[in-house]
Amino acid sequence: MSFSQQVVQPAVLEGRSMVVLYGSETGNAEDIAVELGRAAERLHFQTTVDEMDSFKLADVLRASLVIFVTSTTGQGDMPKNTLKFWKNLRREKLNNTGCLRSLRFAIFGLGDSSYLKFNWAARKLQARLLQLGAIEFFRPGEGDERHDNGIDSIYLPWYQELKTSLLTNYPLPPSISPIPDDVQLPPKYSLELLPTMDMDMDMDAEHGGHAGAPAPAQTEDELRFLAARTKNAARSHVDHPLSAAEQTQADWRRLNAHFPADIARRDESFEREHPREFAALDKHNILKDHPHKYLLEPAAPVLGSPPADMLPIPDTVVATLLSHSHAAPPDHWQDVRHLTFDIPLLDKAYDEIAGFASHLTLVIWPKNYPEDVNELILQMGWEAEADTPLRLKGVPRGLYAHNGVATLRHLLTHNLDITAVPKRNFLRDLIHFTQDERERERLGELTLPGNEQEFYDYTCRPRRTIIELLRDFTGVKIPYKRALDMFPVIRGREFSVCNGGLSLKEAAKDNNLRVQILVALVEYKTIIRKPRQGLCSRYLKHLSPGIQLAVRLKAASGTPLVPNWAWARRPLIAVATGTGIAPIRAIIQERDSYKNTADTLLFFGCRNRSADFHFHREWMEHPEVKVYPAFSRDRIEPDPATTTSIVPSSDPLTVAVNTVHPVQYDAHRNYVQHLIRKHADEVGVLMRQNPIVCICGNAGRMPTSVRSALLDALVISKVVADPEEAEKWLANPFNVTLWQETW
Ligand SMILES: Cc1cc2nc3c(=O)[nH]c(=O)nc-3n(C[C@H](O)[C@H](O)[C@H](O)COP(=O)(O)O)c2cc1C
Repeated sequence: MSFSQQVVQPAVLEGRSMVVLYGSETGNAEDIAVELGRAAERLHFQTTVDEMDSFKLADVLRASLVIFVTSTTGQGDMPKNTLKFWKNLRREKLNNTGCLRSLRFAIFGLGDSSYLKFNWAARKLQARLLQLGAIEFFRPGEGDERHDNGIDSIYLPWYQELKTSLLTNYPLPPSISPIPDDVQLPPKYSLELLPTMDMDMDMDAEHGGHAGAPAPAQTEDELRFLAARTKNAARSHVDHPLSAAEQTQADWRRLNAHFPADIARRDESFEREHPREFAALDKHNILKDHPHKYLLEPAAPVLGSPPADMLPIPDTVVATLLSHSHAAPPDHWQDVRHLTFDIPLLDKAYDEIAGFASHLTLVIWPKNYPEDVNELILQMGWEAEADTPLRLKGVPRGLYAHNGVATLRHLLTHNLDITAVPKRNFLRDLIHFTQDERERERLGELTLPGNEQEFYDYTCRPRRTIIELLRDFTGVKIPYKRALDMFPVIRGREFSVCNGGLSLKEAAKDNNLRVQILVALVEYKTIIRKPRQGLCSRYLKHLSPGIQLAVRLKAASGTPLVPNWAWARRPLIAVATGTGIAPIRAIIQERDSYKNTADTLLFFGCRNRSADFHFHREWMEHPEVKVYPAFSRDRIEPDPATTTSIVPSSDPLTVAVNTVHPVQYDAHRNYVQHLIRKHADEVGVLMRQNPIVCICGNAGRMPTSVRSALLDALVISKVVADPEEAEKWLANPFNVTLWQETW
């Protein structure tokens, strides 16, 4: 066994335990928590990594050290999977008790400095822990998505320093040293091949597939019983044992269905030269008895679209895709799709959801394409195990399988994100699975502290996927049993619902919601010649009307803009770019269902009037909505002269509407921030009426530019005297409700 294949268990040392608790909406904080957990294990801490809500306060106190990792969501809000824990922590009766005196903690926050409440979740959590007597054993860190290398710019130095500090302040006994990075830790999850087994039972669940709570895992006894029963059942079903020739034919047929690319290579001469290779494909004897009986997905084509069967994901409902259309012309730089679903809801859920109608989120779980899955199976040499049922013993959070049984192919298709951009940990772990010295060296270089730039240039910048990376490192053979440890889980992708009000209730059946989403497919070119495509984009792109998906419909995270008549009577200043118009359209439609709705000023930024001015025809149906579109790639119309002094009206709104201010365009491009300044007086009129201000769309520089334009507008329109006052004015929730959703 070579050095790198060694597996070393962390030592069990009295009083040396670490809990890493995360709060995460889309998985960034979770990834960091997992990395911190591994680092702690290498320092021989008994380590647990989990989401905050799965821990009780009392349990947290049992650990010697606790690290909190949390992102901020909504408008300075805690992520959903921390709310229970946070509520407990904020109980009034804990005040002045010093109940967390024994807690030693560190905290790392993930945020985006373009939001007004940067890293507020981590700051609030830290403040409360300190207030209750907890002691920080290491300085807090605040990652910022806006930095050049994103969160890593702050996180990586923090992580290195933390490890040094842990070793210094919590030294190991002299006989024990940290587990080096080039030695493997034991796997967290295990996959066990099941003996020949009657998969009919599981297939029923698989294909009848309807969403709901996952079935409880079976006990060892149940498993043994199941294995014995199915073995007998399997024998009894073979009415006519096949001859050797027939058997070979049957094997070929099955293999052809599952490994067409492989079969093409394995011609007769190959078989003659490598007789054992072929047998190895069936080494678990699954095919012998009754081949088709044991296929988990007998009807699923290996090439083509991902199979339609659904995972048992909690809190999902079965949505039917009603329509799928293009929302931009074919020659536009971006492929934008408009999808409409019919979603049945139970009475209670319908009422709850309808109450959040203006900012709902639809969560969709994408799947991998069979051809990619097949490529990976062949590359890793998993042909023998790929279609054999496996018992999953312990699974990563967010992985759903029927009855805790699945084949490797099924996991790779439905659960494991093999086209994700690989994380540093993935590359680091690969070192253990290649015997090629040059590959080991290269992987080592890419993951060396200080070589971050090289790592980004190889992975993030070109958006290289895991599969592509493995094509570069052909010597890598990951043992199939490590699949759950190695590959990230496919997470549900969230989309802002783009309709609201009556339009949600257009479905033919009672208690069905008609939900629409507007999706810009993530497709771009990088230095890798093949155009890049996000997993979900690729999945959604080929969905045809009629298909059913397990989806979750939920209120967008964070402080909601609770729709009611009072909300509808406050003016709305909405600023959206691209598909950021989705939640704004939902809000406008929702407001329309109230009487005497106040005015809306919509600043919408896109490239061309003729290509991506989404929903422009609809705005005419809303007389209270005034739209100022900014087309960044169309010719800028000459500005009329500044007219303030010659408007013959004393009505402030009329004066404001007729007043335009000269604009300094950047590089002759017209953006929303220019229009806000140009129409500053109109903005000012609404600003004086306690408006709701929504900023939605691309993260990048847009939110900061828009905010600074709003500050200018406050000064230009004389709502405040100077920029400093404007800052304070805009941050005061009594003046304005600020709501941002940028990504
Ligand atoms: C809808 C939304 C709202 C956000 N609100 C804030 C915020 O108020 N303050 C902040 O600092 N960051 C905010 N962020 C940035 C996230 O904290 C950041 O992207 C983080 O990396 C997400 O980590 P997660 O995947 O673990 O949730 C927001 C991001 C999104 C998508």
